[in-house]
Amino acid sequence: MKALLKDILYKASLVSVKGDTSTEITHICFDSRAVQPGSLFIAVRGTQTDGHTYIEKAILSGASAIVCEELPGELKENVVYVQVADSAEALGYIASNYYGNPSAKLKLVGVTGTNGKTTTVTLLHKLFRKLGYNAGLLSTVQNQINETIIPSTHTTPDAIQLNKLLAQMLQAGCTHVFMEVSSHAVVQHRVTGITFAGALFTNITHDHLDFHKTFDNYIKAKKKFFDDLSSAAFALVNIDDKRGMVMLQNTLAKKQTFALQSMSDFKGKLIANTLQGLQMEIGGKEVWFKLIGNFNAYNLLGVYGVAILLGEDSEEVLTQLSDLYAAAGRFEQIVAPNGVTGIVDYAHTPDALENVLSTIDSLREGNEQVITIVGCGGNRDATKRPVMAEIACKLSDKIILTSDNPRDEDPMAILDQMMAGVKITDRKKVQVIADRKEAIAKAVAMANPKDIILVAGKGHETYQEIKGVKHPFDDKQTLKNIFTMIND
Ligand SMILES: CC(=O)N[C@H]1[C@@H](OP(=O)(O)OP(=O)(O)OC[C@H]2O[C@@H](n3ccc(=O)[nH]c3=O)[C@H](O)[C@@H]2O)O[C@H](CO)[C@@H](O)[C@@H]1O[C@H](C)C(=O)N[C@@H](C)C(=O)N[C@H](CCC(=O)O)C(=O)O
Ligand SMILES: Nc1ncnc2c1ncn2[C@@H]1O[C@H](COP(=O)(O)OP(=O)(O)OP(=O)(O)O)[C@@H](O)[C@H]1O
Ligand SMILES: N[C@H](CCC[C@H](N)C(=O)O)C(=O)O
Ligand SMILES: [Mg+2]
Repeated sequence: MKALLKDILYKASLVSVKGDTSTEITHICFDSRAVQPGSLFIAVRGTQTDGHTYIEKAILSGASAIVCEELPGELKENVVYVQVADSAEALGYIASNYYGNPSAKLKLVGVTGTNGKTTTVTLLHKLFRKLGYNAGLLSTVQNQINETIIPSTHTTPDAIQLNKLLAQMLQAGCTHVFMEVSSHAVVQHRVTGITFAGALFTNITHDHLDFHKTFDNYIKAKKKFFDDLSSAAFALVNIDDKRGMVMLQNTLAKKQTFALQSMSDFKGKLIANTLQGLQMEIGGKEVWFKLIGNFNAYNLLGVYGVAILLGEDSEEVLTQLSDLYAAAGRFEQIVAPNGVTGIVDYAHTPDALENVLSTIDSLREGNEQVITIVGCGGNRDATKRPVMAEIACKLSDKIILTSDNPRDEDPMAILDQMMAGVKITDRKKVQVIADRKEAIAKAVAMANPKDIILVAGKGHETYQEIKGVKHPFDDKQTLKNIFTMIND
């Protein structure tokens, strides 16, 4: 793709320019290792290193223009240098401009919040496909252009990937796109320059304090997403979460609310919650849905609100929505030949774990035991480790603490930090088995017919990341394999 440098700089806040911005650009990137002859290289300061240190390498690889916050000491001839106030922000605008601002030509809805983003966007995508639209999806589990699956590496892609995917969606005739907007994405300007038709806030609870440092910063990151919306957009928030109204404080967008417990524009009322699904009063009707757990009543209500705000017919929406299943790895149930139920769920935050375990507890029929297998990811928020172990103990009869994705950390050190949250009186019901497969096998061996085993934290993931290597690992498959070895 070709573009003139001056055209793609639109909206970036320029400090100085050295060279001719009529230069033609044939490629844009922010990783020096991806530079090609004719590239524009944007030098971004990261968490591990600083893109500015790779400017010379980018030029050696053929970059014809550089966007940076600080000009190098020595400037090369035939290279155009554009100094900007914030490279990551400039990258957002440049990426949008380079791909022809696809977001402005789509009905793009962004979903943010600690939990429920994947569930919400996946339901929205399935719903709009059923309503007959060409639609795109950008999620933690996968990206999709109609039914074509494109693997995803992040919850929210970087600005270049994001605009490239949106442009492909537009080309494929998509009219609607549903995407997750992570707090990292907001802070790192991955969505700067993107035009949203609407935004939805699910909730905010403890997570990612490694990155944001304080809960207040984490709230501010989510709020910025709403502050940046235009007056043509809608902002739909869950006001049963006390931060819901905070999101609306400074937005220009049309303010809309949903809730199960408070007065709101979209009000739902949970009537029944079973292992087969939930019943809710919604849009003036009593409807059964196939999703399980109180928290999914919020997700369904949010989806319903978005669909109505996008102009869809209430009855048609509820009919189609009642037929949909959850996203992969979210409360997926597998029953063993001896009647033990296994549940695989992506709960990797204290709030999610508490919600899932409370749901399981409320669905218990007799004195079945709940056996929880849980770990915490390495290179991620360490403060949630003892809290998650404490919650697992509070709401389970037996607990096996194991590894999630240890990444670069020592699995035993993570487990020690989790153990710090286990009360002395709970110690006897906790075992530590670092090997996840062994942990699952042990839980199955301990379970009696009708007991429930929750395997939490990795949901849809098909790998276990250990020291930079992703080893194949699938909780659901592992559980199934072990179940088939049981004689009933
Ligand atoms: C903490 C974080 O968000 N990191 C993301 C960030 O990387 P970074 O800031 O560490 O980058 P860096 O390695 O310091 O490099 C700085 C710059 O130098 C450049 N560079 C580097 C080396 C080189 O040889 N040449 C070169 O040009 C890099 O391309 C980069 O532009 O920017 C990278 C490019 O976009 C991302 O891939 C990377 O995601 C990492 C892999 C990651 O794990 N991110 C997670 C935490 C994340 O983003 N998660 C959220 C979801 C969270 C949730 O809600 O659950 C997500 O949206 O996925
Ligand atoms: N609305 C909700 N409120 C609280 N917990 C929820 C909600 N929806 C889902 N959960 C729990 O959180 C887990 C993750 O759900 P989901 O994948 O939809 O969230 P997410 O926001 O996309 O997460 P991530 O930030 O990792 O992308 C689920 O497996 C479930 O345990
Ligand atoms: N989007 C989240 C996913 C966490 C999933 C969990 N299995 C882990 O690896 O910690 C993150 O990157 O923090
Ligand atoms: Mg997600």
